[in-house]
Amino acid sequence: MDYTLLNGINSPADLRRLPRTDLKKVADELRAYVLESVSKTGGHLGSNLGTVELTVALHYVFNTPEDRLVWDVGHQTYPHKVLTGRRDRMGSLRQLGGISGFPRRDESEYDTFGTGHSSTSISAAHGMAMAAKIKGEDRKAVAIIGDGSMTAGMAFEALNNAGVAHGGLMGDVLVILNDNDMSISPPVGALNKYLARLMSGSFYAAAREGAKSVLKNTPLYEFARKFEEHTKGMVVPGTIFEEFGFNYVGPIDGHDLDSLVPTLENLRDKRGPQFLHIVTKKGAGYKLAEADPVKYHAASGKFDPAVGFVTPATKPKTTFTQVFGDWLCDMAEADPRLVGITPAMREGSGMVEFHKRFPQRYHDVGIAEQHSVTFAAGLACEGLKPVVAIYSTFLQRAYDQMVHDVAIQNLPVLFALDRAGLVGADGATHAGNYDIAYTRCIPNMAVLTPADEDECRQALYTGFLHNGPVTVRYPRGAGAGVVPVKQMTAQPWGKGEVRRESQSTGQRIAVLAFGTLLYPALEAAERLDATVANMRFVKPLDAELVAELARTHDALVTVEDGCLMGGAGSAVTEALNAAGITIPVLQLGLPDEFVEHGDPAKLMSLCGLDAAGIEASIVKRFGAKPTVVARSAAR
Ligand SMILES: Cc1ncc(C[n+]2csc(CCOP(=O)(O)OP(=O)(O)O)c2C)c(N)n1
Ligand SMILES: CC(=O)[C@@H](O)[C@H](O)COP(=O)(O)O
Ligand SMILES: [Mg+2]
Repeated sequence: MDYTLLNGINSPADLRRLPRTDLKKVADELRAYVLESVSKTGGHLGSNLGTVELTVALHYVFNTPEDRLVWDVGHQTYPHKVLTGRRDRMGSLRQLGGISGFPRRDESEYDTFGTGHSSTSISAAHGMAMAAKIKGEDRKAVAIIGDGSMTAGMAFEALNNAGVAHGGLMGDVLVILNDNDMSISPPVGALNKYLARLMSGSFYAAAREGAKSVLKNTPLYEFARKFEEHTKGMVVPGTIFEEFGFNYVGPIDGHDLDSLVPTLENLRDKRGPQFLHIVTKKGAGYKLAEADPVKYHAASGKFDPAVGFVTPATKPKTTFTQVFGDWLCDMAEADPRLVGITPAMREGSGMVEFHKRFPQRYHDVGIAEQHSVTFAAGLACEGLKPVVAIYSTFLQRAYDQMVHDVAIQNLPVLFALDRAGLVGADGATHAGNYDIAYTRCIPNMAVLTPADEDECRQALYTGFLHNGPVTVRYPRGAGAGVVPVKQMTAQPWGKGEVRRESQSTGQRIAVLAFGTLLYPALEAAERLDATVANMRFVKPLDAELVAELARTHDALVTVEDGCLMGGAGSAVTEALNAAGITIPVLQLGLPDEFVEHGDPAKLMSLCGLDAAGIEASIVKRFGAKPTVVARSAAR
């Protein structure tokens, strides 16, 4: 594919200088470029291919960046990034120092709002629209939100607010619903059925057919007028969006520039809240992705577009996600009370098999994390045992529900937190850095940090047996490769274990490891001849073990793949203080800053949380051969 037109577009202004009749070729080149680029770097695919025409039309019609575009989730913004001066940087996508996979205000003025978590775009765009009104600036704010992202309550909170005037001021916000009838998994919920009815109605079919007949070969100057007449004549079904105060237009074909451009031009010039419903195909233009939009939601790495995603020749290591999925099925087999819940992350959370085998106990509630937690609380009130499978970062959205609906009532809800710690390519918006700190401070909540795949299985079982709220956290990807034992055994509640005893006759250091950092800690300890404890629980913490280690060592070190502030290390120092024990404690964990996207191992090394980093920190704090420190009388 030649990129003749694309290579001449270094900003939307360049695009807007092209004749309207060139836009189709721009879109074709853009689609080919995005596919070629993602095939080299990996990253999100289906959503990007599905928004090529929309992106071209938006930057052609609106005066970006003065007119604001807010992309919901932002995983569909690679075409936007190519058209806004980052074409030649796409090779660095999601790599350390490279461009982000999501819009970032600090990356480009065209990225008007940082996204990554879904369903925030309407709120942000409404804010921008109202700001323009308050400041007397004439600009549009456009939110582009997918049908999956529309299932989150926050989207409707925003519609409810944006659809009415405030102090006589009405924001000029345009919401574009990009309806491809897909989330990551097939879509769920009543809204999806409602949108399907809108699309199946006679209006959309007639609009599509009519547009082709009325508008083909229409001279440009008559174009918009005829299209307006054509669609105005249609009986558009009353929609929920109009009930929220929006002028609803659509559904229209989101791949047809002959529909998109004049419609956007019309809507650009209208005042007040506007709502455009477009219909697209996830993966459009790439047959393999069109045929399997779930599989082609994202590419984990390089692939040959001619062949598509292939199963690697060597069997990849078992991931924590797979360990969870296997455990969930085994536990469901053993206990009919188990109900599995996911907020729209069936594949990512490893629940495909569970869905197949236990369809009546499987609930994908859509992108509705808050609802997923309180739904689980309701189930637990009735004696069932809900397991909420959720990414650490996405659980942040349901914090009040964890406290108010689950913990205060001390309900037996098990939170299986995947993607705990740094996640790598998705960067700061998706990092699960805070869950130890934000869960351990909740009364009644237990927090388990398994060190490897077998411990993960056993910790899930241990947590499931507990009659109260429990969080079990584990990282993205594979661990130390400890094959899970089929037999499920309850771990001693609140107890850790010593994995390595220092033989040093001089300075004795004890490293208290939480989670998968046990293994780099063991590696560092070999070189330092330090003791290593696998703590297993942040809460209840094994305070006896902490005190014993303090009594028999001269310094303690805590390591965790979570934020330092309020993390497991803080729990250890709190326990020492409570016991009146004074001993030097070095706490190692994630820093008080957002860690950018990149290779996870590299990022952990940069944070000093690989074996070399742990060793270096210990040597730096306590010396090469640490000298004996003053022992406190209280031991
Ligand atoms: C709060 C939150 N929950 C879950 C996700 C994970 N996620 C990313 S994209 C996506 C599906 C979005 O569907 P849709 O908005 O229709 O966009 P499409 O992928 O179809 O283009 C989900 C669930 C997220 N980014 N944010
Ligand atoms: C855009 C989004 O939020 C999801 O697609 C997310 O990127 C999935 O993350 P994993 O690749 O870790 O499942
Ligand atoms: Mg969708």
